[in-house]
Amino acid sequence: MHRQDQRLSSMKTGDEKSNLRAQHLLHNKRIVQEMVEHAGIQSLDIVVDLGAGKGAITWDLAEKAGKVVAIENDPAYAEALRRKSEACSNVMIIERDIREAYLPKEPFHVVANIPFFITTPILDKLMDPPGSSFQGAVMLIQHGAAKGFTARLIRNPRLLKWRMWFDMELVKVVPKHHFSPPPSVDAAILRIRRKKDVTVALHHHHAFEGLAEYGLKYPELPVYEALKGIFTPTQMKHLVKDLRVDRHAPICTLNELQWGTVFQAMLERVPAFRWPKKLKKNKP
Ligand SMILES: C[S@@+](CC[C@H](N)C(=O)[O-])C[C@H]1O[C@@H](n2cnc3c(N)ncnc32)[C@H](O)[C@@H]1O
Repeated sequence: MHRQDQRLSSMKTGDEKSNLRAQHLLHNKRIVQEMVEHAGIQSLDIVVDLGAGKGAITWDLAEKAGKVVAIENDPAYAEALRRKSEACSNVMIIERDIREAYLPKEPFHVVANIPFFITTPILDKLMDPPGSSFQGAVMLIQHGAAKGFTARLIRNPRLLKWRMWFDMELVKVVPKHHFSPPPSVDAAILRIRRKKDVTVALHHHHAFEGLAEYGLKYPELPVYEALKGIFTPTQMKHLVKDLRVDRHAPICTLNELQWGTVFQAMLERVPAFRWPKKLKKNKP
């Protein structure tokens, strides 16, 4: 398995034996303020704090946003948050597992220091399907994961799917000593923003997922080899020209714009019965 894939899948399982809830509380006020600033929260915005802990981020958000939804599954933390929220009419506490919690139906943002071990399920919940009301996020995640999500080469179909509709940017590294207790690795601020211009329409997301899974099954394969089951040799010739790539270039070197071109070519030139189908439920 390639490192990017390992990173994505290892986050599903979690391995923090001594701190099962990943309670690494942020104790640097400046970083909280920076995160809120990066998120550009306005007075009418709905913001969700995923894994609110003792509220290190929650109360700063409450000062800026129209409404804050704080999700936390530790009963003691949730109780303390509830008590404090009695004085804050715009804060709602939800004591629940993030993975099972309902997210707002209205457009919302996320600002959070999330439990690292469920990073992939959280990102999937926010960005899949891409047409949900999620607008963007500023979140602390493991530095290694942030590097993987923002890497130039895209080897993982799930990551490709997220990045077709959302820009992901590593804003800065946050060393582990800013948390207590410190996690085993440094963190980073990851900013996610819904793309203004998309190359694949939202309603095509299932068809795109089929293409992404098929095309990236062997990410190091040359473009022509990886896609030859979809396009005829003539179609492939045109496609490689449109993509402006060497047909021998590994498919993982295609960027989001080029994947948009591949998808468009499939839509226009390939009969639907030949489109690759989504193989498996791609949920964590
Ligand atoms: C990294 S801490 C961040 C706490 C706080 N936001 C801060 O920055 O200080 C992650 C928080 O998520 C909570 N948590 C862990 N797993 C969770 C889950 N599955 N659902 C909801 N909360 C969870 C932990 O109890 C912890 O409070």
